[in-house]
Amino acid sequence: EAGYVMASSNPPCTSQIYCSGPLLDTVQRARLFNDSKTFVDMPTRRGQYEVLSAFDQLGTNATQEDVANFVAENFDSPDGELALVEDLPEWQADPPVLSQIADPHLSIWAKSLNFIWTKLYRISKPHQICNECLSSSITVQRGFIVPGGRFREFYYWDTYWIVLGLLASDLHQIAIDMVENMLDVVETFGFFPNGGRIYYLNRSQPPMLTAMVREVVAATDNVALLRRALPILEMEHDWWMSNRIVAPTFFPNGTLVPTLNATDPGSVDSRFALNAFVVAWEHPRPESYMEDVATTQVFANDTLRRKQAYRDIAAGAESGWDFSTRWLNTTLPDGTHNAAGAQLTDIITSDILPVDLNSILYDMEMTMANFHGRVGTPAGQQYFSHAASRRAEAMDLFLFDPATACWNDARLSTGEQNAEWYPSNVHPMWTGAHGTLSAPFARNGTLCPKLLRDVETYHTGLPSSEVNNTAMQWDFPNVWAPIQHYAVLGLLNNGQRDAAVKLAQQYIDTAFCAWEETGGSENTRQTPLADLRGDMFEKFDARSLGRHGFGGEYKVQTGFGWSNAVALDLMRRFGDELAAPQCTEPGAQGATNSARASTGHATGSLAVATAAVAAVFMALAF
Ligand SMILES: OC[C@H]1O[C@H](O[C@H]2O[C@H](CO)[C@@H](O)[C@H](O)[C@H]2O)[C@H](O)[C@@H](O)[C@@H]1O
Repeated sequence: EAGYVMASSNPPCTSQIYCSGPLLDTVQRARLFNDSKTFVDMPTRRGQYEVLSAFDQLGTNATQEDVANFVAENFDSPDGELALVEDLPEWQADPPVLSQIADPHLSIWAKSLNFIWTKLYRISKPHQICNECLSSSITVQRGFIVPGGRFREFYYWDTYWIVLGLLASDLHQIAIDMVENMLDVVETFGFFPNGGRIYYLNRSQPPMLTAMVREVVAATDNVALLRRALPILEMEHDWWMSNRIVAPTFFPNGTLVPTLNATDPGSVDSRFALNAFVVAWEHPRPESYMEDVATTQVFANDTLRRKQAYRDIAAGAESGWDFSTRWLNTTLPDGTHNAAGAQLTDIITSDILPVDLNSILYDMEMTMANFHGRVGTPAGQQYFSHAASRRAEAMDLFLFDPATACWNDARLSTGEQNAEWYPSNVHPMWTGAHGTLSAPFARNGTLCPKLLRDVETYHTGLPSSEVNNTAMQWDFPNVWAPIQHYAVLGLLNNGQRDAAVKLAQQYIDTAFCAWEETGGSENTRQTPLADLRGDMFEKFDARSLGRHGFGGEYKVQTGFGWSNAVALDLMRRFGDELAAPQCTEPGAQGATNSARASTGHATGSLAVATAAVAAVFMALAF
């Protein structure tokens, strides 16, 4: 890829080391590290121009060993600029939430999850080796929680769930600090990037900052924070409305969407405008450089297609669902669909109108209307409340399917809705984004029945899709904590409390058993905190109790910010109803709500669990 000539791309940053250019290209192509992200997280050991001059001296025929020596001489290990600080403000070994958890085994587990915050807390620190040294880290003034493992920096949408987890642990100050940091970042850049690295500065992630402010203000009554936040949140809203706004060409029935001016196909009627993940970047992602080079190899002789693939890959990363068949063109030449047969080279993210993004923006608009009401600015209140209603109507027009009583992503260019089922479709049940078409279903509690079906089918949490064997981490069988959480809240909002608690229990079952199987069971109330063991995974497997997920561009990570947070928040909400599962006795696999005191669990081995899931799945297929 002689692709470091920028042309129409919007580079994440101007760094010739971390964002684009021959140095990055040469080092990443030398494949010195298993994970492309390692190099771009390494601070320099010298000033920028010394590093660039040393690189120039390598010449054009440098061997892999030459490049390795260059990196060793000029770069420090990743993490060099982030300090791990174990004495967190307000942290207590036994936060009040523990006493809200009826089951003693769950309570010990919650104590151990609360301890994990001390391992994930970071502060930015000045360069250690020289004043002119550089790093890709975005510096913030206050402490923050990272997801863990290779994710050494803060992440945008992860932080929403992390904030809920911190509030569950009574770590109010860190939750406030993280929100204040994020407001600073939006003030500086005009939007919030994917994560805390300069190489993420040309894309965002699902915009949850307004919801974070709402949760933190509700828990702390910090009205000053709300007042500070409001104009900054408006800045972020403007960014989404000017940089990520799209207008579908067709309605789902194939009729043309009218434009404002019939003779100008580009004149968008704002009634039909919605948002999509779209990134102007026609080069490999710096942190997944060789993965992207490999993906686009098939387009070696098709520059336009290759550039579009890079854009759609970056847009897929912006969605937070990187990657999934949600973002692929699954249409076969004969017009039929085959999601399982599609590959990452079929990526078309910018042609997809996503349910979750629009539902989150609806929530942002409703929340900002509410904030304006609180601070006494009725014009703002009216503006955002109108924006939210308009969006809900447009979502109904393009994304709601009365036949299945649920929303689906749709293709912008054809209007066609995605026939595959993804739990992201239930997002409006959580945020309440109903227009006139969907409202009757909401009133009679029959929205998105496939969600209930999945709660009955899978016993260890909802998988991200039904599409198997894609090796993409946001497809079957991976179970992600944020999906479980918003589905639980969506069920609650839709009057389905029993199913909500059941799903919460399923997530607790699998996360608890994973922890127990990785040494957590040895923890007791007497275990010194520093000796606590047991892992929390980034994702799980819908086919097997306590098994971690897999696939994607990197090894499964532990830590893990949002997984801890969702467990803690669910225990806070349903602490007297949840029970610790039986993980090790035969019969525990796949069992739902398999409390230790109870007997007669449903299934045994992984094979049995998998077969059972597959059978129910076939029987219930809509
Ligand atoms: O390096 C590959 C990708 O890694 C991140 O995505 C995944 O981890 C994030 C942190 O937990 C999470 O927010 C995201 O949903 C995951 O898919 C990163 O966000 C991507 O931009 C990056 O390309």
